[in-house]
Amino acid sequence: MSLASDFAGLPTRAHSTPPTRDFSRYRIVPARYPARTIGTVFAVVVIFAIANSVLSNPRWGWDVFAEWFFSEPVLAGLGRTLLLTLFGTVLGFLLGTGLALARVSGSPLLASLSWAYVWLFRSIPLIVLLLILNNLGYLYSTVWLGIPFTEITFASWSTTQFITPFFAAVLGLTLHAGAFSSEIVRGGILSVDQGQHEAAAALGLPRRRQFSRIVLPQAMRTILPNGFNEIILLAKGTSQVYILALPELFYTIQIIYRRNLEVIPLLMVATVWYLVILSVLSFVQHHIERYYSRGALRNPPPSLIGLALARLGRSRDAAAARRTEAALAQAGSYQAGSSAVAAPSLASLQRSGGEIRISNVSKSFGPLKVLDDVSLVLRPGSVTAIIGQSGSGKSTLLRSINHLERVDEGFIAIDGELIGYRQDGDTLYELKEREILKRRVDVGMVFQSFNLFPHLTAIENVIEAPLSVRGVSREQALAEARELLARVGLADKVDAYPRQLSGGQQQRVAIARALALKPKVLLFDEPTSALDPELVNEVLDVIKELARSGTTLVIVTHEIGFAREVADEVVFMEAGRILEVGPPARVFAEPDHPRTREFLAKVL
Ligand SMILES: Nc1ncnc2c1ncn2[C@@H]1O[C@H](COP(=O)(O)OP(=O)(O)OP(=O)(O)O)[C@@H](O)[C@H]1O
Repeated sequence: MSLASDFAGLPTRAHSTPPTRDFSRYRIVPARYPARTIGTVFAVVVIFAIANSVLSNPRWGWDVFAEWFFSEPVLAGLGRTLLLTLFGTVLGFLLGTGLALARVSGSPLLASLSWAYVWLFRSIPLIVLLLILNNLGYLYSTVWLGIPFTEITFASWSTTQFITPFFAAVLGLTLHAGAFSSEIVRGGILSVDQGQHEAAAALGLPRRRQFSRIVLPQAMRTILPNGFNEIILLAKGTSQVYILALPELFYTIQIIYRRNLEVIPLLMVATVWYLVILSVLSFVQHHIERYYSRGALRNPPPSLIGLALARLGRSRDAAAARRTEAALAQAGSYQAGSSAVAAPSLASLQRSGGEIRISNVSKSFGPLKVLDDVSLVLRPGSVTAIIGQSGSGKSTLLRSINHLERVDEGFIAIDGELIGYRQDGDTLYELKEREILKRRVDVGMVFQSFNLFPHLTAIENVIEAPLSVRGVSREQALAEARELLARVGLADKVDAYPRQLSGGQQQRVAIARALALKPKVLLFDEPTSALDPELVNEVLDVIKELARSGTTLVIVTHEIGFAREVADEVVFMEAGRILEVGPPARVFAEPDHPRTREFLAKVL
């Protein structure tokens, strides 16, 4: 029997067990960040000092500022600045994308041409480039359209008439932005995982579709921050076209202050307009980045509006603490005597050796309640298999155990230490991220998709955490890692990179990596579902060996045969609830719950 004796005699529905202890006396204190508070106070003082100095000094000339801010010439100059930024951005990025594609193309000549372009135009200062373009008439008196190396000409113009200051400005900004954006786009393309290129190719997608539909949208996450930096530089760089006597914002301002000698107020007019442009660009950037982060993150960041609303209310941390407090208080309202079966209590959490206690845990994603009042006790050294339909909340429960998912209500404890809290008497202090990371060391996790670090070899993957988290010496870490890799049958693959390993081998490296921290608890999230049947056994054999090692194992799995063989206890989940808990011999042979029977009938 692997569940604690608290649960003895509880055949099913372990989640609905009422606690017998009064938890309502526990007070939850949200995590405090003194450095953050000091930083905020410092920022307020700085902002106040600047505002005070700017508003109280009459020499800033705010009346002159107000007179000119919306004046016609300034707005006309602003319009030209915006137009130049727009043309420079669109044309520059089109040119840059073409250059980046040429650079990664299979043609060495095209790639060299692209490299040479970038080398040349990144070297020339924008102001010099603008002057060269403005004087192009000296080099070529006419511009013509025709077939090169023949006498055929369709049209021709005088260069000085053709290249107006505005045209020279657009051309200069485009050529300049093209060189920089080419490198930004190339960096984005290189950041996309090789597997994605291969998957797109394997599906037989045409090259253009592979790029536009698969590679570029993923590359955008890398391109956007740098790309917007470039656009912002370009917007400010338009001020350099004053050299062409083109009355954009800055040149217009210069003309005005040379006449009225109100230099500072007019420079402030330009500064505030540039600030407005940059603020709008930052806002747009945030939204485009959010759009392209779809699917990249399990929990995408909230929108600016959502963030502002959250800030208006209490912080997320405080809100979560409040919810848990409410859960504890609610749990406390179930008084002793309501049931003969005791659920986990805070007092009884003071045990050791990898015991996991889950009490009244609930978790929602938006309106979807993924975990619904789940309670469970797993004794130290036990092996528990969590089974159930896809989407029943198995992975979420597993991820909650090492705090990768934060629960909305209830609590989880490992060896008496609450996940996410430190207990001091009747007070629960919410842990900071740093402390949560420290506690995670005791809980290893093996992911469905391995999640090995692709740029590190197998042994480097394994030694990373012992070196930086446990602080062991490099020699010791290497020796232990070699031993672990040998234990999972990979003695000959220590120096291989993850991509040079088969799926089963990668998963075994992932297991060795998790074991390297000597965790008390090891969580497996469908460790074999990404593997082909032959490789499945490789990994299952390693887990079977681990099951005898005394580490508490929790395995979310669809491998019913494996669960039957290796698990001490099987937990069946459905729609975020635990419907049945028991030894595999009983659950698989005579399930109590009709839904378990129905599920097993389909999978066995
Ligand atoms: N970050 C998230 N945002 C929104 N919904 C989520 C998120 N993570 C999980 N879900 C939803 O929660 C439910 C439970 O997901 P979970 O991954 O825990 O299921 P599971 O039982 O492990 O399924 P499977 O066996 O298919 O892996 C699913 O409906 C899923 O769509």
